[in-house]
Parts: sequence; C-alpha cells; structure tokens
Amino acid sequence: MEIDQCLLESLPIGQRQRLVRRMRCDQIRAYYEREKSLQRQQGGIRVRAPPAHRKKHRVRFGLADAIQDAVIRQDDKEVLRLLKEGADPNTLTSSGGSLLHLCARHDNVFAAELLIERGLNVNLQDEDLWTALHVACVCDHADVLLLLLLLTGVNVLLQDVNGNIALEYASEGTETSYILRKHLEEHGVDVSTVHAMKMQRRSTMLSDVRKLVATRGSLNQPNDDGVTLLHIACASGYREVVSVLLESGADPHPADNNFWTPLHLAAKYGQTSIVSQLLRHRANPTLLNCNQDKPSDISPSEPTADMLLKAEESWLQRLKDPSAPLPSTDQCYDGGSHDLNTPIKNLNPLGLSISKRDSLLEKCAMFREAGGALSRQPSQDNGLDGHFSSGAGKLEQVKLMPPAPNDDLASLSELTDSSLLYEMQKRFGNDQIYTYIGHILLLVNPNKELPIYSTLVSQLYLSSTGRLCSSLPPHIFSSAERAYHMMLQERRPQCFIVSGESGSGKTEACKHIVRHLTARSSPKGFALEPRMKHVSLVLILFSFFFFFFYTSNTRVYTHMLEKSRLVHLPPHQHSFNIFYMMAGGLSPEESSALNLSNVLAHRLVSSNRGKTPSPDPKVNRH
Ligand SMILES: Nc1ncnc2c1ncn2[C@@H]1O[C@H](COP(=O)(O)OP(=O)(O)OP(=O)(O)O)[C@@H](O)[C@H]1O
Repeated sequence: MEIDQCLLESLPIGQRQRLVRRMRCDQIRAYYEREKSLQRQQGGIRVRAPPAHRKKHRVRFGLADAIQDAVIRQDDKEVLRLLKEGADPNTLTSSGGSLLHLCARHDNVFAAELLIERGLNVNLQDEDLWTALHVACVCDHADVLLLLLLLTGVNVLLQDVNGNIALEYASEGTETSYILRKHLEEHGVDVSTVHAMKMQRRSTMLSDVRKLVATRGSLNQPNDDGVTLLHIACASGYREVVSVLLESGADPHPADNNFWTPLHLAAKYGQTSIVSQLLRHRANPTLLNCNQDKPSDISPSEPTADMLLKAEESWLQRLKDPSAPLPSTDQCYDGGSHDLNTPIKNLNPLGLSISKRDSLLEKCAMFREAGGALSRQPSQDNGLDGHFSSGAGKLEQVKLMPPAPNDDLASLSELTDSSLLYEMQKRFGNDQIYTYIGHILLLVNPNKELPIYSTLVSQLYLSSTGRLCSSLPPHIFSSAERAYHMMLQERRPQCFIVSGESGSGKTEACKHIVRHLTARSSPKGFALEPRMKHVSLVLILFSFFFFFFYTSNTRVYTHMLEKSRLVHLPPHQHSFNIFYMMAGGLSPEESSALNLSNVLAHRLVSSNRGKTPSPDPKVNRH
C-alpha cells in the first residue's frame, strides 16, 4: 500500500492505527497467497475450495451495536454511514449511557459533533448519573470537553450518584480541570459554591430524615425499584444520614428489586466508613445481588474489600456457631479514613482505589534499574506460577524490556511495508515478541521460554484503570488487564479474538490470558482458578475428540462442541467423551440402575464405524 509519508504527520493517532492495521492485514494476505502458490508449485497440500453449494454464513450485528463499535474504533465514515442508514443517535449503551458517553470515553470528537447535530440529549445521565462531561473529565479528553461546553447547552453542575459534578473528576493540573474551572468562573460559579451546593443536598436529606424519625414515619419504605432511604444515603456517602437511619432502627440489609443491599452500594462506591457503620449494625455481608456478587466482590478499594472479607468469615462462623464471639468492631471495621469520595481531588480515573495507583510508581522505579532486568522473590499469594516460572523458593527471574518508541507500530514516523516488517524483525531479535497497533497486540512466537510470564510480571500489569501502561512494554497480560476493566466498566462480557496460523502461539496466548485473569481475581477472594479448572473439565467431558491428519506426520486435534451429535453421529466420528468415560467408569450396579449396561452398544455411541475410543480422552489424543 502506497502512503504519502508527508501526509502521515498530520494524521491523528486513531487514523494511523487503522492504517497500520490495514497494512498489516495486506502483508499477511500477501504472505498466504505466496504460501499457497508455493504449495501448488511443489504439488503439496492443496487448499480446498469450499463446496459451491455451501452457503456463506454472515454474522450480522444490529445498527445499535454497529454504531457503538464504530464510535469506539473511531471509524468516522462508518458512524456517518450508519446514521444515514437509520442508526438511532439516541442508542443507549449497556450502562445506560448515550453514544456521547462513548465519544467522551474514546475521545471521538467527530462522532460527538455528528450526534450533537442530530439533537442528542447532551445532559443524559447513565445509571450512575454520569453525564458525558463526567466521562470527558475522568479521561481528561479536553477536545470533547471543549465541544460540549462550546456547542451545547451542557449542564456543568449535574451531580452523579455520589453527588459529584464533572469538575470533581478532573485531576488537578490537567487541561480539562483548567478549562472547566475557567468556564465555571466565567459563569460566576466558584468551587465554594459547588461545595455549598453539595452540602445542601446532604443537609436537606439529613433534616428530612430527622423529621421522618421524629414523626415515626416508615424508614424502610421502598420506592417502585425497591430502593430505600438507606440505599440512597449509602450510595451518596451521607454518613450522618446513614447514622441517623441505623440508630433509629432502619433495616440494615434491605434488598432492592435487583437484590442490591445498602452494603453493596457503599462497597461499590468506595464508602469505607459507611461499610464499617453497616457492618457494626450487623448488615449481612454474604448476600448476593442480581449479578451473584457479594459486596466484597465489587469493592474497588482494597481496605474495604478486606474488611468485607473478614466480616463474611465471622458471619459464616456465627451461622455455624451462634455463640462465637463477635469480632471487636473497632478493630475489624475501622475504615474511616479511606472513603473514595472524601479526598475528591485525589480520585484516580474511574473512581478506583488510590492505593493501586502507587503500584504505577513502583513499576517506573523498577525500570530505572539497569537494563530493565531484575530479580525478585516470588510472590507467596497463590500457586499460579506456571511452567515458565522458576518455582517457589528460588529467585524469580523477570526480564522485561523497557518501553520503547516502537512499541506501537502506529507511532512510527515512517509507515511503509518494509518499515513495519523491519521493526517487527528488530523487536523479535531483542526478544520483544509483543508489539501494539493501538489496542491490537501482535505476537511473534519466540519458540523458546522467555522469563516474562511469572506471577510478578502478571502483578506488574495490574492497573487501576485498564489503560495501556506507558511504563511497561506491550504484553499479553496488558491485553487481559484491559479486557478485565472493559468488562467492569461496560458491564458486558468481553471476548478475545486470537488469530494466526497453526503453531503461531494462539493456545499459549490464551493460557497466558487465563493465568492473568485468574491471578487477578485471587486477591479479592473469589479465586477464579478452581472455576476455570471446572470449566475445562466440563468442556472436555461434553465435547468430542476429533483429529485429522494434516500432513503425513502432523496430527491436528481439537475438542468440538456440537449439539447435533446428540441425535446424529457422522460416520467415522466419535460421540461425546462423557459416554466413553461412563463406559469405563460406571460400576455394574450404577450401569444397570441407569439402564446403561452396555453404553457402547447405544445407537449414538456405536454408530461410528471407526475405532471405539478409549474411555480416557487423553489416550485418544496420542
Ligand atoms: N509465548 C510463547 N513463548 C514461548 N513459546 C511459545 C509461546 N507461544 C507458543 N510457543 C511455542 O509454540 C508452540 C505452538 O504454540 P501453540 O500451541 O500456542 O500454537 P497454536 O497457534 O495454538 O497452534 P494450533 O493452531 O496448531 O493449535 C508451543 O507448544 C510452544 O512451544
């Protein structure tokens, strides 16, 4: 692909990334074409054309999904096309936000302008009552902020569920903080007015609740959503209101229609002292909300999560033995100084715990050490050290290259086919096997063990926001970390698309992703690792084992899940592994009780004309 190198300078980063992705795709396509023609010349394996009668299956996404995706990818042309095709500019995201929230999050000024022109409500609040302005401030996206201030009648004083206006999420010294302060000043609003406004809301609720208590009104009366006064006070961080309600006998654990208790809300919004207040009043920390989360699972603050985990333990202990002594509340539930929304100026983006931010400093310090190579004691937290680590007791070798300007191919000053290939080859020579193109991660299989997958490295990539960390080199753990945060922020499942030719390292990459995610889940006390093991066991049982010969000595095997196999078994193929395992594992009594005296004689298991596999699926692999 020919690119005018002079034009490159003027391209914004989003467009550069798209360009590089296209160039890389073209290179891979050219590589495959060349391979195919070589194989044909050598009379080797022919790539079979798909049968003419087979229908091409196309996956179609709805306009609502497609436009969200286009906004995130900064694909301006596509956004325009989808809007013309009838995509609704008022499409809501899974967290109740608008497309403008997405623009603010992904710094997409062009799409924001298009949407505003089409009359999108700029003051729409998502389910946490955040406006697009809140999002632009958190992400420090000054261009979107300016657009919102200049072009629209955006209300800069709208409060979110914590009672915070957008300014309170703009970190001190950033461009967004400066612009918004100036804007407020010009409109006669100073920060003390804002503070007074917030205090007013808090004090109005406090006096209302006191009146209600004095008139013996119902403190537990829920609204249509099942939300009580305690839910509101806990989410907003109104400590005095929470105290009055609890002291006056309000139920400490009412659940709303989605099974959220006040403890869930206080935990989610980092209100540590309120969490401790609720626990002192015997709020149940083991209740699950509609997402099957306990309060400790959703707390972004480590001190709060720890406090909740301790409370869960003692709660369960007391269920078994009601005479067990209660923990000393002052010792166990002392979290008064950790509230996330108290030192508002110190809030890090997306309201996550401040303590996590410090780990970033640690990371920078580590890379200051010569060559970026270091030795540390392995962490004792869990047994997640995989086969690449040196094992417990020994020093854990970690060798990460320091971050380099060519970590992201989209940032190269020259973008040509040869410059891309040259950089990747150079990086590969330095054992820099990972390279970014924006958020896409390229991997070149090193075919040798590199000391870059230990628990310590996994911990280095833990981040409080999920953004790519500029002080660390590209890594699969970084992609896993980003997916984890996207899942929390967008509240929808994430998926990895791992593609490459056979042997390129897809399976290993997936294993590293799972390792990082399981390691990440452990500190919060809901370790994923045992669950992952169960999932793979179920997968093995309810899949059937399938292999075919690729060349005379390469066997390709895979586990396939295919429901149609329950009623029809293709010739020469096997049924689900579970049947063969049952045949080998059931005792005669169990078999006869299940009317399966001879499982292998069953029509659905015996109809294959191939060799009957062993009851042990592992044996079938070899
Ligand atoms: N990150 C890595 N570090 C070291 N070695 C690796 C890495 N990734 C892959 N390998 C090596 O390459 C081999 C093949 O990798 P893997 O099985 O992941 O390929 P694949 O893309 O899943 O192949 P297939 O598509 O045939 O299943 C591995 O057995 C391992 O030896």
